[in-house]
Amino acid sequence: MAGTSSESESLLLRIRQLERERDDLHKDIEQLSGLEQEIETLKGELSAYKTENENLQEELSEAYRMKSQMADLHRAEVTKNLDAERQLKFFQGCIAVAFAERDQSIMEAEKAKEKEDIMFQKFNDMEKRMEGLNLECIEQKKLLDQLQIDLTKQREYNEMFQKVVGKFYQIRQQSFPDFEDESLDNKCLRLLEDSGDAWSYNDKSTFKYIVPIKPRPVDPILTCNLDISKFVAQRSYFGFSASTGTSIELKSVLRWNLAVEVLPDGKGLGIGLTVALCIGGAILAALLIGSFILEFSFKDLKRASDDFNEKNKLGHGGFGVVYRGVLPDEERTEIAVKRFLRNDMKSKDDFLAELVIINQLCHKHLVGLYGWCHENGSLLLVYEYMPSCACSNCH
Ligand SMILES: Nc1ncnc2c1ncn2[C@@H]1O[C@H](COP(=O)(O)OP(=O)(O)OP(=O)(O)O)[C@@H](O)[C@H]1O
Repeated sequence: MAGTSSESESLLLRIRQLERERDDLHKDIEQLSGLEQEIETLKGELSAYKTENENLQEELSEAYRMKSQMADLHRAEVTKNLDAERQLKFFQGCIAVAFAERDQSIMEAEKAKEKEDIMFQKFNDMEKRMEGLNLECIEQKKLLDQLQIDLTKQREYNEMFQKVVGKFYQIRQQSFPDFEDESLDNKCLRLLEDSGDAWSYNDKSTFKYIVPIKPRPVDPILTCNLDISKFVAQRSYFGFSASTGTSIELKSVLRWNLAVEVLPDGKGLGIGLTVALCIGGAILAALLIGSFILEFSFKDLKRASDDFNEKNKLGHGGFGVVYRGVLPDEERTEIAVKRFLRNDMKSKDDFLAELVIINQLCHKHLVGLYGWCHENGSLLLVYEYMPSCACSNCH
């Protein structure tokens, strides 16, 4: 009996052990089936992974292909970049040169602008000068025209003068057979050397023209105060006429005098107008008729020039000395007094020539003649004073 219980116990133990093993196996089987499922799942996953792997492989090879394409592109781009860089450097160089050239051009443009400004200024100056010269030209043209007119007049006077000289020379030839036909200059010289005394009633050639006259009486033979304003116009001309019937005679006016108290243009110098000639003949008198030059008294001219003071001396010409003076009129008119140095016949001729010629010429470039004086053996001409007169030919 004891043996049977131990065997049962060992069997029980064995059974229990087997049951435990069975349980363990069950567990293992459960675990196995779980593992199998897991394996199936893993297989599925694996095949999915494979597929995915294949896809990835494809993608990878695509990516490699793309990478190599990108590398190609990159290389091409790098090459391009290098070219571009070279070009950039080249262009940078060009730009630097262009900037330098631009700066140079700007500097040159500024210089050119300065030059242009200077040229413009010069051009303006030149234009102004041209305008001035044009005006001067016009003035000169006018002056020339006036001088042409004066010249024509002068020629006419010359012709007249030649005829007069010729006539006088012819008359004198009757008394002096040695008066041959000469040049005009020589004729003039001979006539000028011909003394005035030779022109007398006793002379063969001049007696026809000269009537012996008694010395001038101290008292006038006829004197009468006449107010001629009732008979003559404000502006009138004066002249002489004489008649001796049918015979022809040369009448010589030795002196005439005219006093006008009111000057027509209101230019009263406080001295009154007196024109008197005591040296020349009728021709000279006729040339002065109608002019408005004044006879000045020596006293007035002496006072005006401060007794011909050396400090008033303006200059010295061929005939005499010129002094500055001031007239005692309201405007304190400034004058230039030319005092003829010699008092011989030649000087008188010069005096009369200047008086007659200047009196006939009226031009803005010629200094105006105010009047004259012949007193105490002095011959004087009175001119308008020219403050800036430095030329020797202002008359
Ligand atoms: N009206 C004037 N106003 C200012 N100065 C004058 C005037 N007239 C003459 N003068 C001055 O006196 C100087 C002498 O003048 P004047 O007329 O006597 O001689 P000229 O003209 O030089 O020569 P010529 O005797 O041959 O006429 C001139 O050079 C000038 O300086």
